[in-house]
Parts: sequence; C-alpha cells; structure tokens
Amino acid sequence: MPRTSPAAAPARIAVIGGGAIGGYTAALARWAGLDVTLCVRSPLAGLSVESGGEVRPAAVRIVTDPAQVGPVDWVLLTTKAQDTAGAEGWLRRLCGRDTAVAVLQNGIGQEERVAPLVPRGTRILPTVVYISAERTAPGRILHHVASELHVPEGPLADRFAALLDGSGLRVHRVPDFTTAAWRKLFTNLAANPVTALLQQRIGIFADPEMAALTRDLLREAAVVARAEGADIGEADIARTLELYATAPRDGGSSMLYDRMAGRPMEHEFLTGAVVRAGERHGIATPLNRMLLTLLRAVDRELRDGKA
Ligand SMILES: NC(=O)C1=CN([C@@H]2O[C@H](COP(=O)(O)OP(=O)(O)OC[C@H]3O[C@@H](n4cnc5c(N)ncnc54)[C@H](OP(=O)(O)O)[C@@H]3O)[C@@H](O)[C@H]2O)C=CC1
Ligand SMILES: CC(C)(CO)C(=O)C(=O)O
Repeated sequence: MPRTSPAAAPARIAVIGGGAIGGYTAALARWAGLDVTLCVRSPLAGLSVESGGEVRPAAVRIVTDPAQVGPVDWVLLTTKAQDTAGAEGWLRRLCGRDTAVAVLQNGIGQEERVAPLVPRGTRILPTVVYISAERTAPGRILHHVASELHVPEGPLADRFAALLDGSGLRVHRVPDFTTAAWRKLFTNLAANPVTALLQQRIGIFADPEMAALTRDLLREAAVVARAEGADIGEADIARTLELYATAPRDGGSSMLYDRMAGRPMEHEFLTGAVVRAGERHGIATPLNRMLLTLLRAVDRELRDGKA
C-alpha cells in the first residue's frame, strides 16, 4: 500500500501590532492557511477586514501577553516606528534559532531599530509597505488600496515571498533597498504631514498649489536622499505626484489616523529622518524642517491629550 506522508504543518507567523497594517497582513496570511498569532497591546475581541465593500472575519489567535507565546517561523513587526522598543518583550519570546523578523514600517533604518531588540544572529528583513489601510475601530480594518511589500533581494526575501505566496500580499525583491526605502519615504513626506496637520484626506493633493508644494518639499529631500546613497531624482518626484493624484480621494495617511485618534505620531521617523540626515550632510531642509516643527507642536498636544 502506498504510504501517504502527513501534510506539512503550516508556517507559524506572529504579527506584532493589531492596527491597520498588522490587522490587514494577519488576515491575509490567515486566509492563505498560515498559523497566525496576533500580538496586541490593547485587547481585541476579534479581527475583520473590509475591502472592496466586503467585510470578512479572520480567525487569528489574539494574545496580549508575551508569556502566551513562544518561538515562531516568522515575526511581522507592524508597530509604529516610535513603538519599536516597546515590542522587545514580544520579540524576545517569539525569536528562536530559526526565526526571521520582517519589519513592516515606514521610514528608513528598520533593521538598525530592531537589531538591538532580538537575539544576536536573528535574521531581519526590512520591509517597505505599499498598502493603504485604516483602523476604523479596534480589530476593524478598512483596506483602501494596494497590497505590496518590497524587500532586499536574497535568500531571506525568497523565503518571505514563498511564505506569502497566494496570500494576495505581493512580495517584490529589489536589488537596491536603500533606494526602495527612500522612494517609499517620498510618498510619505507630503501625504502624512499635510493630511495630519490639515486633518484632511488625500483628495487635498488635487489642488495645484498643494502639488507645487509637494514638488518643492520632495526636491529638497531628494538632495538628502542622494547624499544617503539613494538613486532618487525627478522621476521619483513625478511618480509620487501621480500616486497622490490617482489615490482614492477619501484615503488618508497613517499619521492622519493617529491625529484623529489622539495617538502620538510617527513624524520623527519620516520628516525627522530627512531633517536629521540633512544635518549630517550639511544640507539645508527648510520646508521639511518647518513641517517637523509644526508636527512636533501638534504631537506635544496629542501627548497631553489636547489636540
Ligand atoms: N496605515 C497605512 O496605510 C500604512 C502604514 N504604514 C506603516 O506601517 C506601520 C504600522 O502602521 P499602522 O498599522 O498604520 O499603525 P497602527 O497605529 O494602525 O497600528 C500599530 C499597532 O501597533 C500596536 N502596538 C504598539 N506597541 C505595541 C506593543 N508593544 N505590542 C503590541 N502592539 C503594539 C498598536 O497598539 P494600540 O492599538 O494599543 O495602539 C497598534 O495597534 C507604520 O510604520 C506606518 O507608517 C505603511 C504604509 C501604509
Ligand atoms: C500614505 C501612505 C498610504 C502611502 O502613500 C502611507 O504609507 C501611510 O499612510 O503611512
């Protein structure tokens, strides 16, 4: 009689953070048949995702205490950058000898932020996120558009792509990750500060004056990006303007959602990263610096519970 081998156990994934990106990626991974644990800070009764007008629940395991978890195959870290260190308790429990950690955060320096928080030798995959999603209530995610992740090419990227194959999350392996990370940062440098400061949605970029301001902001940042080794030029600026012009008008930005919910914002890791890199290279960034000053003022109020 032929012997049938038992089906391989699904890969074990832990997603840290049950917000927009964590909730969306956890749901897609679960629907693709992976064993998903969602590690959250604030308790959640469940997880569901609305996309294209359809709401679908995702049966993930939800845990609130690092003591409830052990080593997994993959960790997807999806906290805001300013909350990275706060996730150390989870990372220490979830990382075993063979665990890899994908850091799904905007900005640059994802790997450097996480390296001190995981056991020495843990493989870290910095991940650029092209997804627009919004947490509309605890455990309720509204997917606006796009489902792409960009990672530096290599064996770890191959494993990540194989893990998510068939999930609907498309993994692009890129040869020049520095450029990929700055290219994504460019999409955030106007959208996130402007929507958060004005408390308006992406449709605001249809205004030609707003498009002109975006161009000036990005030209300033492009000088810094090139000094940092990124291959960024006018084509990237045009691409960003095109992205804003074609994005769903009622979409927002992760920084707008934080402001609306009274949460601390991620400005130091986006606009702040450009201003600080500019300082290191002796490059003036007056427009980005002005936005940073305004964002810091709003963030102070948010932290005091007033904005
Ligand atoms: N939303 C978007 O469209 C996009 C976001 N990004 C980037 O992705 C990253 C995640 O953003 P987003 O999902 O929007 O952010 P959210 O604020 O929606 O989600 C972040 C989640 O992390 C949780 N968290 C924070 N600290 C911990 C901790 N110690 N343990 C467990 N959970 C924790 C928060 O918990 P709590 O519920 O308690 O606040 C929150 O649920 C950011 O870097 C963002 O810039 C990139 C592309 C698009
Ligand atoms: C604005 C967006 C969706 C990319 O343009 C983003 O990355 C964010 O919301 O932080």
